Amino acid sequence: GIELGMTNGGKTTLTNSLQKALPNCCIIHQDDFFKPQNQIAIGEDGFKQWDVLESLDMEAMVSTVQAWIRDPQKFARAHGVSVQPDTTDTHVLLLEGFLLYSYKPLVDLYSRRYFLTVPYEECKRRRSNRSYMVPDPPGLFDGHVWPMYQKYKQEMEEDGVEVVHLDGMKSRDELFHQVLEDIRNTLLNSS
Ligand SMILES: Nc1ncnc2c1ncn2[C@@H]1O[C@H](COP(=O)(O)OP(=O)(O)O)[C@@H](O)[C@H]1O
Ligand SMILES: NC(=O)c1ccc[n+]([C@@H]2O[C@H](COP(=O)(O)O)[C@@H](O)[C@H]2O)c1
Ligand SMILES: [Mg+2]
Repeated sequence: GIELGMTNGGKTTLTNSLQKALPNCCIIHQDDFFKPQNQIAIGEDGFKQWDVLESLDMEAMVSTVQAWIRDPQKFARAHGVSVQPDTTDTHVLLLEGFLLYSYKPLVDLYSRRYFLTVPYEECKRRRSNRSYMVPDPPGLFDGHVWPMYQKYKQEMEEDGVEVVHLDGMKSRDELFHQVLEDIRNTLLNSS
């Protein structure tokens, strides 16, 4: 199991390209576990509090991870990942999300943890070009998204969660080759 970092760092882009290059590789996206909009708390700042753990159904995410651990082959087939007959012993799970390392039940399951970051200006620029299912209201980035990111990053550091830092300003291609190489080495060392 693996993965990774901040909003708009390039997590989804990177994991999608890694999946194509790794054997029997499944991805679980944390974004798929957001609670419905009517269950998202509204803060004193007036913003819907999307960027906190309470807005995600993390129990459901853990159950999904456990289903993969129990039977990776079955999980892969159920999720449309074709299982290659000659490599059935190697299975890779990528976990991809912006709040993964703050949730204790998940942290220790990873064999490798990456943290993809870009500077504030770049993050804000990329975010402004995104269209989320629920669009960002004006001021959300500076009022909620960035402060929550800083808070969780600080907690992660205080908890001593060890991560491999990745520079999200590198090209897509460079990141892809760097992490692919690192995962392949991790797989070799664990087999
Ligand atoms: N290495 C990169 N360099 C420049 N832009 C990137 C890079 N990786 C992703 N992007 C762009 O940044 C935006 C956010 O990427 P995405 O993978 O969705 O990030 P995340 O899932 O971390 O929020 C997208 O528009 C994507 O095309
Ligand atoms: N997928 C959704 O239902 C939804 C809704 C509102 C905000 N978001 C945003 O998604 C972000 C996380 O996704 P990325 O890491 O891909 O940017 C969070 O910063 C959150 O504000 C997602
Ligand atoms: Mg994403």
